[in-house]
Amino acid sequence: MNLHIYEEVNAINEALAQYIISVGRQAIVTNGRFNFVLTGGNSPKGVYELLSTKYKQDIDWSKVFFFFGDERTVEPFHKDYNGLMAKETLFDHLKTPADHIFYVNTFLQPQDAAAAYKKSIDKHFEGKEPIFDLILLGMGDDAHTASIFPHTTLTAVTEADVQAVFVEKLNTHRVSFTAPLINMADHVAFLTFGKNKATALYHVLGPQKDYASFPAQLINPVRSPLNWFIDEEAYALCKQNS
Ligand SMILES: O=C(O)[C@H](O)[C@@H](O)[C@H](O)[C@H](O)COP(=O)(O)O
Repeated sequence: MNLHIYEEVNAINEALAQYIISVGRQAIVTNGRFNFVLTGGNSPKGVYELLSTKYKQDIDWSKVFFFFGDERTVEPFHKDYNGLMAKETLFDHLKTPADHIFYVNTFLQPQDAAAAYKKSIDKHFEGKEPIFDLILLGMGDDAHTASIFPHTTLTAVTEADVQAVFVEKLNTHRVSFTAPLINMADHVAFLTFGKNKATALYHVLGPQKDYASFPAQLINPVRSPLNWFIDEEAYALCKQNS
Protein backbone atom coordinates (compact mmCIF):
# COMPACT_ATOMS: atom_id res chain seq x y z
CA MET A 1 0.00 0.00 0.00
CA ASN A 2 1.30 3.48 -0.92
CA LEU A 3 0.12 6.46 1.11
CA HIS A 4 0.47 9.82 -0.68
CA ILE A 5 -0.26 12.41 2.03
CA TYR A 6 -0.48 16.15 1.31
CA GLU A 7 -1.24 19.30 3.28
CA GLU A 8 -3.45 20.86 0.62
CA VAL A 9 -6.18 19.38 -1.58
CA ASN A 10 -4.69 21.14 -4.61
CA ALA A 11 -1.45 19.21 -4.09
CA ILE A 12 -3.37 15.93 -3.91
CA ASN A 13 -5.21 16.75 -7.11
CA GLU A 14 -1.97 17.59 -8.92
CA ALA A 15 -0.26 14.39 -7.74
CA LEU A 16 -3.30 12.26 -8.58
CA ALA A 17 -3.71 13.85 -12.02
CA GLN A 18 -0.05 13.08 -12.78
CA TYR A 19 -0.51 9.52 -11.53
CA ILE A 20 -3.59 9.02 -13.73
CA ILE A 21 -1.75 10.38 -16.77
CA SER A 22 1.25 8.15 -16.06
CA VAL A 23 -0.87 4.98 -15.68
CA GLY A 24 -2.93 5.94 -18.72
CA ARG A 25 0.05 6.59 -20.98
CA GLN A 26 1.59 3.26 -19.98
CA ALA A 27 -1.72 1.45 -20.69
CA ILE A 28 -1.89 3.05 -24.15
CA VAL A 29 1.71 2.02 -24.91
CA THR A 30 1.06 -1.54 -23.67
CA ASN A 31 -2.53 -2.16 -24.82
CA GLY A 32 -3.36 0.65 -27.22
CA ARG A 33 -6.07 1.99 -24.89
CA PHE A 34 -6.68 3.15 -21.31
CA ASN A 35 -9.70 1.68 -19.50
CA PHE A 36 -10.32 4.14 -16.68
CA VAL A 37 -13.04 3.74 -14.02
CA LEU A 38 -14.20 6.99 -12.45
CA THR A 39 -15.53 7.51 -8.97
CA GLY A 40 -18.60 9.56 -8.20
CA GLY A 41 -19.13 11.90 -5.29
CA ASN A 42 -17.73 15.42 -4.88
CA SER A 43 -14.06 14.71 -4.11
CA PRO A 44 -12.89 14.03 -7.68
CA LYS A 45 -14.27 17.26 -9.23
CA GLY A 46 -10.94 19.07 -8.86
CA VAL A 47 -8.83 16.32 -10.37
CA TYR A 48 -11.26 15.83 -13.28
CA GLU A 49 -11.07 19.58 -13.99
CA LEU A 50 -7.25 19.40 -13.94
CA LEU A 51 -7.24 16.47 -16.37
CA SER A 52 -9.42 18.30 -18.87
CA THR A 53 -7.52 21.59 -18.65
CA LYS A 54 -3.89 21.64 -17.43
CA TYR A 55 -3.27 17.98 -18.46
CA LYS A 56 -5.42 18.02 -21.61
CA GLN A 57 -2.36 17.65 -23.89
CA ASP A 58 -0.60 15.07 -21.72
CA ILE A 59 -2.33 11.93 -22.97
CA ASP A 60 -4.08 10.83 -26.16
CA TRP A 61 -7.65 11.11 -24.86
CA SER A 62 -8.94 9.49 -28.04
CA LYS A 63 -7.61 6.21 -26.63
CA VAL A 64 -9.29 6.55 -23.23
CA PHE A 65 -12.48 4.67 -22.31
CA PHE A 66 -14.40 5.89 -19.26
CA PHE A 67 -16.49 3.78 -16.89
CA PHE A 68 -18.19 4.38 -13.52
CA GLY A 69 -17.49 2.27 -10.43
CA ASP A 70 -20.98 2.98 -9.20
CA GLU A 71 -24.06 4.99 -10.02
CA ARG A 72 -27.06 6.33 -8.22
CA THR A 73 -30.46 5.07 -9.38
CA VAL A 74 -31.62 8.46 -10.58
CA GLU A 75 -32.31 9.21 -14.24
CA PRO A 76 -29.28 9.96 -16.40
CA PHE A 77 -28.03 13.50 -15.96
CA HIS A 78 -30.15 14.13 -12.88
CA LYS A 79 -28.08 16.39 -10.57
CA ASP A 80 -27.08 13.35 -8.44
CA TYR A 81 -26.10 11.18 -11.41
CA ASN A 82 -22.33 10.51 -11.22
CA GLY A 83 -22.20 10.65 -14.99
CA LEU A 84 -23.30 14.29 -14.96
CA MET A 85 -20.32 15.65 -13.03
CA ALA A 86 -17.93 13.63 -15.20
CA LYS A 87 -19.67 14.93 -18.35
CA GLU A 88 -19.42 18.54 -17.17
CA THR A 89 -15.81 18.39 -15.90
CA LEU A 90 -14.26 15.88 -18.32
CA PHE A 91 -16.18 14.62 -21.36
CA ASP A 92 -17.57 17.95 -22.61
CA HIS A 93 -14.10 19.54 -22.47
CA LEU A 94 -12.29 16.57 -23.98
CA LYS A 95 -15.00 16.08 -26.61
CA THR A 96 -15.05 12.40 -25.63
CA PRO A 97 -16.88 10.33 -28.26
CA ALA A 98 -20.07 8.70 -26.94
CA ASP A 99 -18.74 5.19 -27.61
CA HIS A 100 -15.85 5.89 -25.23
CA ILE A 101 -18.14 6.63 -22.29
CA PHE A 102 -19.90 3.80 -20.48
CA TYR A 103 -22.74 5.43 -18.57
CA VAL A 104 -24.95 3.25 -16.37
CA ASN A 105 -28.39 3.08 -17.96
CA THR A 106 -30.50 4.04 -14.97
CA PHE A 107 -33.63 4.26 -17.07
CA LEU A 108 -33.67 0.52 -16.33
CA GLN A 109 -34.64 -0.98 -12.99
CA PRO A 110 -31.56 -1.39 -10.70
CA GLN A 111 -31.04 -5.12 -11.26
CA ASP A 112 -31.46 -4.73 -15.03
CA ALA A 113 -29.19 -1.66 -15.08
CA ALA A 114 -26.47 -3.64 -13.26
CA ALA A 115 -26.81 -6.64 -15.57
CA ALA A 116 -26.78 -4.43 -18.66
CA TYR A 117 -23.70 -2.60 -17.40
CA LYS A 118 -21.78 -5.82 -16.75
CA LYS A 119 -22.81 -7.03 -20.22
CA SER A 120 -21.43 -3.83 -21.80
CA ILE A 121 -18.17 -4.31 -19.87
CA ASP A 122 -17.87 -7.95 -20.97
CA LYS A 123 -18.48 -6.87 -24.58
CA HIS A 124 -15.81 -4.17 -24.30
CA PHE A 125 -13.32 -6.72 -22.96
CA GLU A 126 -14.43 -9.16 -25.67
CA GLY A 127 -15.28 -11.83 -23.14
CA LYS A 128 -11.81 -11.70 -21.54
CA GLU A 129 -11.35 -10.92 -17.83
CA PRO A 130 -12.41 -7.27 -17.23
CA ILE A 131 -9.05 -6.02 -15.91
CA PHE A 132 -9.34 -2.25 -15.85
CA ASP A 133 -6.13 -0.24 -16.10
CA LEU A 134 -7.11 2.09 -13.27
CA ILE A 135 -10.04 2.30 -10.88
CA LEU A 136 -10.37 5.56 -8.96
CA LEU A 137 -12.35 5.33 -5.71
CA GLY A 138 -13.68 7.70 -3.11
CA MET A 139 -14.55 6.82 0.46
CA GLY A 140 -17.53 7.99 2.47
CA ASP A 141 -17.31 9.04 6.13
CA ASP A 142 -18.90 5.66 6.91
CA ALA A 143 -16.00 3.87 5.12
CA HIS A 144 -18.12 2.88 2.10
CA THR A 145 -16.50 2.89 -1.30
CA ALA A 146 -18.18 2.79 -4.69
CA SER A 147 -21.64 1.79 -3.44
CA ILE A 148 -20.37 -0.93 -1.13
CA PHE A 149 -22.02 0.45 1.99
CA PRO A 150 -21.62 -0.97 5.52
CA HIS A 151 -23.82 -3.94 6.39
CA THR A 152 -25.16 -4.35 2.87
CA THR A 153 -25.11 -7.45 0.69
CA LEU A 154 -22.19 -6.11 -1.33
CA THR A 155 -19.78 -6.47 1.60
CA ALA A 156 -20.01 -10.26 1.27
CA VAL A 157 -20.03 -10.75 -2.51
CA THR A 158 -17.24 -12.95 -3.89
CA GLU A 159 -17.98 -12.52 -7.60
CA ALA A 160 -16.29 -9.96 -9.83
CA ASP A 161 -19.50 -8.35 -10.94
CA VAL A 162 -21.70 -5.28 -11.18
CA GLN A 163 -24.66 -5.56 -8.86
CA ALA A 164 -27.65 -3.60 -7.61
CA VAL A 165 -27.83 -3.09 -3.88
CA PHE A 166 -30.50 -1.62 -1.61
CA VAL A 167 -28.87 0.86 0.79
CA GLU A 168 -31.18 1.13 3.81
CA LYS A 169 -29.56 4.29 5.22
CA LEU A 170 -30.24 6.07 1.92
CA ASN A 171 -33.53 4.27 1.32
CA THR A 172 -32.53 3.74 -2.27
CA HIS A 173 -30.87 1.29 -4.63
CA ARG A 174 -27.42 1.81 -6.10
CA VAL A 175 -25.54 0.06 -8.93
CA SER A 176 -21.93 -0.81 -8.08
CA PHE A 177 -18.81 -2.72 -8.96
CA THR A 178 -18.20 -5.46 -6.42
CA ALA A 179 -14.93 -5.53 -4.46
CA PRO A 180 -13.59 -8.54 -6.40
CA LEU A 181 -14.12 -6.68 -9.68
CA ILE A 182 -12.25 -3.66 -8.29
CA ASN A 183 -9.45 -5.86 -6.93
CA MET A 184 -8.81 -7.36 -10.39
CA ALA A 185 -7.73 -3.97 -11.76
CA ASP A 186 -4.13 -3.25 -12.74
CA HIS A 187 -4.15 -0.16 -10.53
CA VAL A 188 -6.53 1.12 -7.82
CA ALA A 189 -6.32 4.52 -6.14
CA PHE A 190 -8.40 6.17 -3.44
CA LEU A 191 -8.91 9.92 -3.32
CA THR A 192 -9.93 10.86 0.22
CA PHE A 193 -9.58 14.17 2.01
CA GLY A 194 -11.16 16.23 4.78
CA LYS A 195 -11.47 15.85 8.53
CA ASN A 196 -14.87 14.16 8.19
CA LYS A 197 -13.05 11.12 6.72
CA ALA A 198 -10.47 10.77 9.52
CA THR A 199 -12.38 8.29 11.71
CA ALA A 200 -13.32 6.07 8.78
CA LEU A 201 -9.75 6.13 7.44
CA TYR A 202 -8.37 5.26 10.87
CA HIS A 203 -10.56 2.12 10.95
CA VAL A 204 -9.97 1.21 7.31
CA LEU A 205 -6.17 1.41 7.62
CA GLY A 206 -6.19 -0.13 11.09
CA PRO A 207 -5.23 -3.72 11.95
CA GLN A 208 -8.78 -4.74 12.99
CA LYS A 209 -10.50 -6.25 9.93
CA ASP A 210 -14.25 -5.67 9.87
CA TYR A 211 -15.33 -5.70 6.23
CA ALA A 212 -19.04 -5.36 6.98
CA SER A 213 -18.50 -2.22 9.05
CA PHE A 214 -15.64 -0.73 7.01
CA PRO A 215 -16.16 -1.84 3.39
CA ALA A 216 -13.17 0.11 2.01
CA GLN A 217 -11.06 -2.56 3.77
CA LEU A 218 -12.28 -4.96 1.07
CA ILE A 219 -10.14 -3.16 -1.51
CA ASN A 220 -6.90 -5.10 -1.89
CA PRO A 221 -5.82 -5.03 -5.55
CA VAL A 222 -3.92 -8.15 -6.62
CA ARG A 223 -1.86 -6.66 -9.47
CA SER A 224 -0.23 -3.67 -7.82
CA PRO A 225 -0.12 -1.95 -4.43
CA LEU A 226 -3.19 0.10 -3.44
CA ASN A 227 -2.60 3.87 -3.60
CA TRP A 228 -4.20 6.35 -1.20
CA PHE A 229 -4.16 10.03 -2.18
CA ILE A 230 -5.10 11.76 1.07
CA ASP A 231 -4.64 14.97 3.02
CA GLU A 232 -3.29 15.55 6.52
CA GLU A 233 -6.79 16.17 7.89
CA ALA A 234 -8.06 12.76 6.77
CA TYR A 235 -4.88 11.12 8.06
CA ALA A 236 -4.91 12.92 11.43
CA LEU A 237 -6.26 10.06 13.58
CA CYS A 238 -3.95 7.51 11.92
CA LYS A 239 -1.01 9.82 12.64
CA GLN A 240 -2.01 10.36 16.28
CA ASN A 241 -2.16 6.61 16.81
CA SER A 242 0.86 5.58 14.79
O1 LIG B 1 -21.53 7.57 -5.87
C1 LIG B 1 -20.81 7.99 -4.97
O2 LIG B 1 -21.14 8.83 -4.12
C2 LIG B 1 -19.39 7.53 -4.90
O3 LIG B 1 -19.00 6.65 -5.77
C3 LIG B 1 -19.05 7.25 -3.47
O4 LIG B 1 -18.42 6.04 -3.20
C4 LIG B 1 -18.16 8.41 -3.06
O5 LIG B 1 -16.86 8.20 -3.59
C5 LIG B 1 -18.13 8.56 -1.58
O6 LIG B 1 -19.47 8.68 -1.14
C6 LIG B 1 -17.34 9.80 -1.18
O7 LIG B 1 -18.06 10.91 -1.68
P1 LIG B 1 -17.45 12.39 -1.56
O8 LIG B 1 -16.28 12.43 -2.50
O9 LIG B 1 -18.58 13.29 -2.02
O10 LIG B 1 -17.05 12.58 -0.11
